[in-house]
Amino acid sequence: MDSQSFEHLTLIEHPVINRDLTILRDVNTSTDDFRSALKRIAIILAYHALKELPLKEFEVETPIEKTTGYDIDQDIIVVPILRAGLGLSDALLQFIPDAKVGHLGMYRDESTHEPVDYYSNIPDGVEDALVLVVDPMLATGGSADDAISFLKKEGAQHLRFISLICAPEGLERIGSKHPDVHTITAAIDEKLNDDAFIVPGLGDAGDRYFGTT
Ligand SMILES: O=P(O)(O)OC[C@H]1O[C@H](OP(=O)(O)OP(=O)(O)O)[C@H](O)[C@@H]1O
Ligand SMILES: O=c1cc[nH]c(=O)[nH]1
Ligand SMILES: [Mg+2]
Repeated sequence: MDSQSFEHLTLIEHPVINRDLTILRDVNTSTDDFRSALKRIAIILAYHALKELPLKEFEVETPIEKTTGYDIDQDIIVVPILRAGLGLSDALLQFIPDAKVGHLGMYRDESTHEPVDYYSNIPDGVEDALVLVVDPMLATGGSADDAISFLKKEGAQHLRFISLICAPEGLERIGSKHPDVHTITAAIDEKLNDDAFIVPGLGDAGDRYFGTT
């Protein structure tokens, strides 16, 4: 198992993902186990999201001789959509410790299901950086669409969206409104229910990650 690539989408497949998604979906999983499982999947998603980064060469001296060394030749800005996005962003920072981090705070209105923005703090340099927008849940796609549109208005030109579970409705929305933004995900679920929750999904990712209700 590895991954399947479609036009705007990469679906990552890995036995650890299957096992950990089951832990995340299980309504009886504790907050502690939920966090651990999400962190493990986040590492696999981060590995794939960073696979094609450009490198620059330089000379490095080992204790034996000079040889060619490499550094990542791309500024990176990680943008978690608060709150649940914070469950994915640390994994990216473990691989790219010098990445800048922007924050976008938004919650879905319970009756309209539309995102409500409450915070934004985006670092300088968004125009040239690879901007990795992270949020575990893509349901209607309203939050991701808002976040991506906002970042484009700020000047972002190279964006990727990293998610844990996507609904077909959200993928359709992001694929048609932002065809330049590639999505990396661990699961494509069946549909949305009448409350715009992903089915089968895992419930409210933010609440389960932070132990709120
Ligand atoms: O695709 P959408 O229909 O917009 O739904 C997805 C959004 O809903 C969740 O956030 P939520 O509003 O629950 O906020 P939280 O992370 O603070 O719990 C999730 O983390 C996404 O941001
Ligand atoms: O299923 C869903 C939909 C939106 N937000 C979540 O956290 N879960
Ligand atoms: Mg939530």
